[in-house]
Amino acid sequence: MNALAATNRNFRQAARILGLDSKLEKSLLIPFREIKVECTIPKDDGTLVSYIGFRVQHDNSRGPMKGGIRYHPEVVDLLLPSGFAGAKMNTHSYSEDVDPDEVNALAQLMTWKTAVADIPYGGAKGGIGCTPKELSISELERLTRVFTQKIHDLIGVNTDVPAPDMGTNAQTMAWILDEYSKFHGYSPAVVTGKPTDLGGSLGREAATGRGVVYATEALLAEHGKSIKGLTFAIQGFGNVGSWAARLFHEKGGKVVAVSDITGAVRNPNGIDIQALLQHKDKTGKLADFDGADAMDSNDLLSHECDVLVPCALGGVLNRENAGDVRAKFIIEAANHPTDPDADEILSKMGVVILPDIYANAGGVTVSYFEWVQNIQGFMWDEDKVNNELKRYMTKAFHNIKGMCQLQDCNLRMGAFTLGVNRVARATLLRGWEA
Ligand SMILES: NC(=O)C1=CN([C@@H]2O[C@H](COP(=O)(O)OP(=O)(O)OC[C@H]3O[C@@H](n4cnc5c(N)ncnc54)[C@H](O)[C@@H]3O)[C@@H](O)[C@H]2O)C=CC1
Ligand SMILES: O=C(O)CCC(=O)C(=O)O
Repeated sequence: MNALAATNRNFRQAARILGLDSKLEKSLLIPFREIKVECTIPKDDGTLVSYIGFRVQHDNSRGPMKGGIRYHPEVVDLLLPSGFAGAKMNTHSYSEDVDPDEVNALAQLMTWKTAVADIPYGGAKGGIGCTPKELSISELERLTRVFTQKIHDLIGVNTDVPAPDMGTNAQTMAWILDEYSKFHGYSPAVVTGKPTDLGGSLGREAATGRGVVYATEALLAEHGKSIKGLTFAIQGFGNVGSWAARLFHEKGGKVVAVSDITGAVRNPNGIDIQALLQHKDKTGKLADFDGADAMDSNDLLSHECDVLVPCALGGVLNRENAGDVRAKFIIEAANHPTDPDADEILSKMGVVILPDIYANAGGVTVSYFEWVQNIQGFMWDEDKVNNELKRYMTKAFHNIKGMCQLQDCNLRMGAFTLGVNRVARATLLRGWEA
């Protein structure tokens, strides 16, 4: 099932549980605005190449829209609005084999996520269909600047505030900040996840992974367990996966398997994550690491472990492979890693799933702290950021559990009903229901 069908299904189930009026349900589902822009840049060899960029702004009833910018070849499949599938520009633009229904899923998830975290934002997501590893730094900079020129009048401190996601980082945010500021004056709060030298928050880089760990602690405590001594398998070793792995390891968890796009490694006695990070920094890959054996990355999701943590792409757990999962807990650090068919299979197997709109909300929560610091012109120290993050994650977990008890539902529906209810209330209070 594609990302949007899956997200809509979860939303509709939540709307049914909450008894939402059908007009309100429809209005909450339809995105506020979809932006598609063409970005043409000269490559380093002088040839011109065009890319397609998107920003989908889903909802702003609770505050400025918020969400990451993803640079990935499949971003187009995820964000392409219907009607654009026929217009193919060149090999770097998008595939014609696109399901228009994919549009908006990631932006919609941001709306429910910011509401679950109870931060005063709506939801948005964007990206460019490109393969960042195939571009030089100067090509990436040109591409980011052209993208910003095309969308600068539709984003803003109180309108829509981008942040990093797959394939982008603090440097990408610095370029957006600089380009946006040429049009609007110096505006550090227009993006979050930027370098600390430009007003980025201490702790933002680690925040999604750290939030994943706080969320896992809250869940395990409910089951009378703790991270220490449990085994973890982690898919993806980028920003989120590597920070989650590092912090699980620091707290006494045994990370027994890790994969990324380059391959996978395993060690039943636990991988030394600091050593693996150094190896990856030096060689650019996980393979040939002395402290672990190579394994087939296709086996990562079915690896023997207590806790499975998908930290890469969406839709990785589906009806074909869900039955092979051996973990007791799944922590959705990636966005929409589990499709509804897999959800059903896993729940029958007794696997407990901590849903993405809560589990990975640590990133956007610290983005909110960064935005607040920029607006106040006052920097917090890292302990304050991490303590506040823990407070927000723990409170959100208890709010979700409250909904689960009230509605007699699982954690995913607990999170969806919590988020959708908050957005619906704000929408009605603002008088937008008609
Ligand atoms: N960066 C952030 O603050 C947040 C990210 N997320 C989500 O977390 C996930 C990961 O994001 P980041 O870590 O920021 O991206 P990243 O670009 O830093 O890392 C992505 C990782 O996934 C790996 N990967 C890609 N394809 C793979 C495959 N087929 N099998 C195994 N590994 C594969 C890459 O090699 C890389 O290690 C995404 O779903 C993103 O939307 C969610 C909330 C916030
Ligand atoms: O930090 C942010 O604003 C957005 C993070 C994001 O894209 C996500 O939570 O999926």
